Amino acid sequence: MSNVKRLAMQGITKAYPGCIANDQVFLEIKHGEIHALLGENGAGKSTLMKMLYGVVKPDAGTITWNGKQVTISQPSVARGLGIGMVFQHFSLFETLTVTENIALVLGDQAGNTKTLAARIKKTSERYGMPLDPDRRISSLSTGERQRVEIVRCLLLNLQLLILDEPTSVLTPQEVQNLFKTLKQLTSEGCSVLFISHKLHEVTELCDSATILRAGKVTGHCNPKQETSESIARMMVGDDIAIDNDCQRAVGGDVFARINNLSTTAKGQFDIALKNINLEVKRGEIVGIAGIAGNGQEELLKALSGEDIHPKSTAITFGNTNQAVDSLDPLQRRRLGLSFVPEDRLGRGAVPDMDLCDNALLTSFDSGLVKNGFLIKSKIVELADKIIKQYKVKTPGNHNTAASLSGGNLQKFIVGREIDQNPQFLIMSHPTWGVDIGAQVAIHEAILTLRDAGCAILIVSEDLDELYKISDRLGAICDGSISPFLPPEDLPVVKLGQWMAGDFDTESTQINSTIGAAHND
Ligand SMILES: Nc1ncnc2c1ncn2[C@@H]1O[C@H](COP(=O)(O)OP(=O)(O)OP(=O)(O)O)[C@@H](O)[C@H]1O
Repeated sequence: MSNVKRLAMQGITKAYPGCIANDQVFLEIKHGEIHALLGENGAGKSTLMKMLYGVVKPDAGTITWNGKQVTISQPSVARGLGIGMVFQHFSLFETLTVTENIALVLGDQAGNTKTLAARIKKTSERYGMPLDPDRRISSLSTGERQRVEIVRCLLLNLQLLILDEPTSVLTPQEVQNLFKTLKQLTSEGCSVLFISHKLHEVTELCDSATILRAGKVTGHCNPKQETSESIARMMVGDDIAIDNDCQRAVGGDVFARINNLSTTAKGQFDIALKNINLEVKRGEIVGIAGIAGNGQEELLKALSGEDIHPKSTAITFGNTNQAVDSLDPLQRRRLGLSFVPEDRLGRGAVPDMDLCDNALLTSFDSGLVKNGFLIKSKIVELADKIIKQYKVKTPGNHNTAASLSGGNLQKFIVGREIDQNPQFLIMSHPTWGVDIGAQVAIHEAILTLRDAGCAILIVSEDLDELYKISDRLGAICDGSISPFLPPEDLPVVKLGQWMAGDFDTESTQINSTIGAAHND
């Protein structure tokens, strides 16, 4: 690996009202290295990347690219320099093909469609990420969609690839494929900037790391000479717990029952649920694994009341087995339901509303309204309580949801829902984008709620998390649901088969030691 600097960011500063997101940041990346950018939620990682990619303008500081000072005023300038970025949320048009999507971003550089399709095919195969240029995005898995984003960057004479939390949407197999591609890229001289909260991936993959804390660089390290724990300590300091002891529970009475729930797909991209049977007991956590787009959204909508099925009695809550299919979300909340959706900006929170109003959104039944009037002091008290308890980094409760970093908003939404002391808590990706310290705090809160008798259903693509906190674990694939087993009795290979739709009936005879080994 060459020692010549590809990128040097020096004295980079960016302030927002009430906070300095980046304070005199220094970041240096060499040719052909995989460099990790690490830090707690709100440390300033995304802000720094947005400045490098020309989305946000720095207040001060310089960027030197291959030895020359540059001004990156917009993403097209970054792309012109050979800088590509894959965001956490893909920006692809579902109804267009792979080629059409890539052509839209490349603009004049795309050439004619036939030549571009041939380039896509050749490049994707060369980097072990085969893509059919004529496939519509709607028919691709999440992993394949990520390939489209990466291949789009590769077509640009790429010199630096920025990946923001790239593995949170991938299966274990896809993660390994991605790592192979990244190693191939760096062996050819391309540099990679890797943002992740999954520290075992950082120690496996990255050659160097820069650690940010509260907008400032607090250290550098060689992750291969560190452990996940030592890096976590550099990120969060000594005072915060970075692991919890998750005891399994067996649960008591059933709170939520789903009996033979089947639905029809409403739109071209929806999945029909097929004969789903599932029970969630009070005092247990049921985990559902699955690759995005396999019916998770439809199942959660059917349970939360976003989709109402007036004629059905497939879903019941509580001791009296009250059918809830025809009830709206508020009526279901009044029966004890709390819900953390996957989409935090939009469905979990209203971006332009402040944190007080966002706290009120789902909690107004908990004594915050009297005779039709809002009790402002109680709303402020609730918002401040959530901010304090879940260590949400924000200048104050008057700040909008949109101004919070991704992980901090997630903490706020999770805190708001747990605070309602629900009888049935449904969470989609509870710790998505959340740093290690906050993950532990959220898991602790979930376990406390479970031990107090709450029935909890978690849908996630993060297998580590599901193995850690579920009492029973299964998978969803193409609208059908697998059997459920305690994580210790479910080898990860078997769960992977279930995620691919290969359910069997002998699941209870699986050698439990393999499942336990996964957790070691
Ligand atoms: N547009 C904005 N307006 C106001 N404040 C902002 C804005 N964008 C970011 N911030 C603030 O800047 C700080 C850094 O945010 P940033 O998104 O860079 O953090 P991060 O390290 O990427 O966090 P995460 O791991 O949660 O994604 C946070 O305190 C955030 O609230």
